[in-house]
Amino acid sequence: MIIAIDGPAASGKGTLGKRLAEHFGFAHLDTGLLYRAVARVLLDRNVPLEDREAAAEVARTLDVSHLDDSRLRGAAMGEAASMVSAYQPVRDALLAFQRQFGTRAPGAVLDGRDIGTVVCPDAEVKLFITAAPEERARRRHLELQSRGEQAEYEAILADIRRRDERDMNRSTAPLKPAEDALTLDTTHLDADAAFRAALDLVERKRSSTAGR
Ligand SMILES: Nc1ncnc2c1ncn2[C@@H]1O[C@H](COP(=O)(O)OP(=O)(O)OP(=O)(O)O)[C@@H](O)[C@H]1O
Ligand SMILES: Nc1ccn([C@@H]2O[C@H](COP(=O)(O)O)[C@@H](O)[C@H]2O)c(=O)n1
Repeated sequence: MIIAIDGPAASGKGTLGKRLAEHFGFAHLDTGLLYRAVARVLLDRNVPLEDREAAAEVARTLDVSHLDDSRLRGAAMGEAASMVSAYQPVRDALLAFQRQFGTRAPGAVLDGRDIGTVVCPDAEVKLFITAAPEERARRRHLELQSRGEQAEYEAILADIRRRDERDMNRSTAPLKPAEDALTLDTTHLDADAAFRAALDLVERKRSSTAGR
């Protein structure tokens, strides 16, 4: 059983993915971390993010055992990840790992931008999580403040808009809901309410397809 979660930056995909995975006892993969890790290696080696060949080689040889590295967090790495994720060979190189993850028993939750459309097109449940950019920026601002990081609301909002724009308009695996995705707008839902709404969608979808 696979639950695919897609949506724009800071929409709450990861939070929901983690909670749904805990609820069902499934494995969870935040696939954005893979692209962040590729960007991190390039920056560590002082290789320009525009170097597509180098990015692809890093993706092909990526060590996925350090995705919990706190240096992968933050707006700058999100922006860098968004740049390298637009390269088709980078995406190709990361595909097998994600698909393999999706075979984990008893199930897996993957969140990202192209899970329902490209990585796991046959996922039993596909959610597309959205929220207004201003609300997403507000949440991210709070998150950064709680971690004691300097952050300007307007800069965060601009980053979110820029990243959404790039992710939605790239030629390879653009961010968009799969045709059979269930969309959940969490603009006016707190984290608990969003979880209950998402769980309800998952349960309904599972019962409507049970026995097929
Ligand atoms: N419904 C909600 N109401 C309020 N805050 C929320 C809600 N959902 C998530 N958050 C908070 O918003 C921030 C962004 O959430 P999260 O990291 O889950 O988003 P994301 O879509 O996975 O982000 P990214 O695209 O950067 O990976 C976090 O601080 C999280 O705790
Ligand atoms: N399946 C995915 C996941 C992520 N990306 C790109 O990585 C950037 C960072 O992702 P976060 O979820 O950690 O914010 C994101 O802006 C995308 O460009 C992707 O392309 N596909």
